Amino acid sequence: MNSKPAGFYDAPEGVDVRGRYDDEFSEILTRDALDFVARLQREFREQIRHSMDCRREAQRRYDAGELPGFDPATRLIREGDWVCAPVPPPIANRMVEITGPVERKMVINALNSGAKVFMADFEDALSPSWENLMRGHVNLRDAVNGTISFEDRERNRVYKLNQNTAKLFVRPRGWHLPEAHVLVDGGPVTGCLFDFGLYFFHNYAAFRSNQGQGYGPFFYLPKMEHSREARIWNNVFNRAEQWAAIPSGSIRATVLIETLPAAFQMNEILYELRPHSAGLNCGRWDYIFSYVKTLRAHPDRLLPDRVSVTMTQPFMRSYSDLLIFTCHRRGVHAMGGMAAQIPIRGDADAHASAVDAVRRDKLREVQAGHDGTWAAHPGLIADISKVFSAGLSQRDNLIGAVAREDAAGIGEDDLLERPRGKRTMEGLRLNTRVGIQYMAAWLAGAGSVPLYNLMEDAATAEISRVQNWQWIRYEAELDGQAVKVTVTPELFGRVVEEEMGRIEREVGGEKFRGGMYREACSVFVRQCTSPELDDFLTLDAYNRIVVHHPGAEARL
Ligand SMILES: CC(=O)SCCNC(=O)CCNC(=O)[C@H](O)C(C)(C)COP(=O)(O)OP(=O)(O)OC[C@H]1O[C@@H](n2cnc3c(N)ncnc32)[C@H](O)[C@@H]1OP(=O)(O)O
Ligand SMILES: O=CC(=O)O
Ligand SMILES: [Mg+2]
Repeated sequence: MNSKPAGFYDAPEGVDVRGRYDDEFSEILTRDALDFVARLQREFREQIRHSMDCRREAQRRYDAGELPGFDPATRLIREGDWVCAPVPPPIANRMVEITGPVERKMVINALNSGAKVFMADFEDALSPSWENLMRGHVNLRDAVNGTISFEDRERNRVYKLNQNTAKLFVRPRGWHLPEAHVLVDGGPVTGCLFDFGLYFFHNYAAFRSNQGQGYGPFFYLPKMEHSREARIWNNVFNRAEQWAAIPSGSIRATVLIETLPAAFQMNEILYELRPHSAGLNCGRWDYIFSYVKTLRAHPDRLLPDRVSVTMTQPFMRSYSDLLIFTCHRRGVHAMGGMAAQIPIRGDADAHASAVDAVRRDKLREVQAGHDGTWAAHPGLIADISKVFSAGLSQRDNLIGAVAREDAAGIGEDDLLERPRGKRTMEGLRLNTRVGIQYMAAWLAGAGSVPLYNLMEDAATAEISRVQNWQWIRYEAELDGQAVKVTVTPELFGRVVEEEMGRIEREVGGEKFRGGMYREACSVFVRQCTSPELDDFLTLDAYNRIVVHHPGAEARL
């Protein structure tokens, strides 16, 4: 019997839902689903807390001058001959994967895009407001059930799923992000356990029969720094499989190697997840961010302009080559990353050169031995598929075909090699312009946006933020100036003022005044100039999008 009063969620003992009530959301936030999430939270919260403490401890060592490296204690894992569980047939071919936020129309477009996989994102591409998260869960449930549709009244267009759709992977948030709208025993539930738990609870059965051919569901796991974090995920998966009474190893997950410490832990991460692994992915944008963050106390490691930190920088190439070698040795996919270019309307030449840049990036990836790659936009799928299917030449993947033994010797120095390039005033300006506009979009509810013809999301914006912080902190000298110019708080202050003026001119006065630009500017400037580098742009900003109902104190 349901005894909940109208307009309130039916929460089990110890669970307090503070997000806005909505009848549709209550189909997701059922008592049983909340109970499942709460069980995960209670079982794993201490391990998560310990892992976050270990991250801070490792960072203290890097701040004291140490560099990340391979762990001598796990040498036997790196040298051993083990492999991961065999690749499930439905995801043998992952040549092109589209990614995007869990927004209704985009979910349909992504599933219909012709990509092999759609990674539905609760992380970099989503601003995790209550509304976005809960609508995202409704959308994914309808997508897995095959009933999702969307009506665009203005354009008189109805969106429905095609006969053949991409396989769905879901990326929950990173371990560091809390979900402040749901408390378990008085504390916020861990964001990723909330995302994973609700999605798994509602979709595992339908997914396995509609999409997974008896396997699944499938996940992407972001922003890990150590194999102990992968071990927690493996245990979460075991627990979920036991609860659902599905075979062990049903759930599969691809881990993004997108932090500098994790690059030294690829084997260990795969080892921990070996019954559940679906390989690794080069999360290049967060990786660049993490390079700066991890080495924030090392003034000899200043990044050049963001635009010149590409995959052809030796440290980035080494990381991708080592990932391919490691994955193929362990029998799993080595996925490539995201080129930031997107189709450009109204300028044929610029469009052609953007598509060409994507093609070159993908050609480099498949020639290096990546089994598949990411696309940011449906308009790029055909071009990317062409490059990858030529590179795979009739095979589903390159796992057994390309060993990359030549990468076996990639060492600590290779992974840490200093990026080369110029630091310019335009780099500082662009970081500032992009960082503020991205933050304004995020605060207003959009986690991925086109800016200056590139895709921007939380990971790319992080680079802008930490690079500014690093240049200010160490008074970086700018190249190409007639007189010596160093980046000081005063110079940055002037740049912010001028770039805010430019943003206002570019977006127009009305949009500027109606938008979140000033608030975004204050968040961004504080973070770029604070004496201690904030761990994540989105952690502090999250407090600004938490809305408790009815009327409770919103800050964490
Ligand atoms: C660093 C990382 O983590 S990368 C992974 C996380 N980041 C992402 O996933 C970003 C994914 N990409 C996007 O969000 C979008 O492509 C953006 C925001 C960059 C650009 O989006 P838009 O401005 O809407 O592009 P545009 O106007 O060209 O879109 C044309 C159509 O394609 C759709 N579309 C664009 N990108 C996507 C996508 N990734 N998935 C599904 N549909 C998409 C639009 O919804 C639109 O559909 P419609 O014609 O039916 O209305
Ligand atoms: O998540 C992907 C990245 O590049 O960051
Ligand atoms: Mg990322």
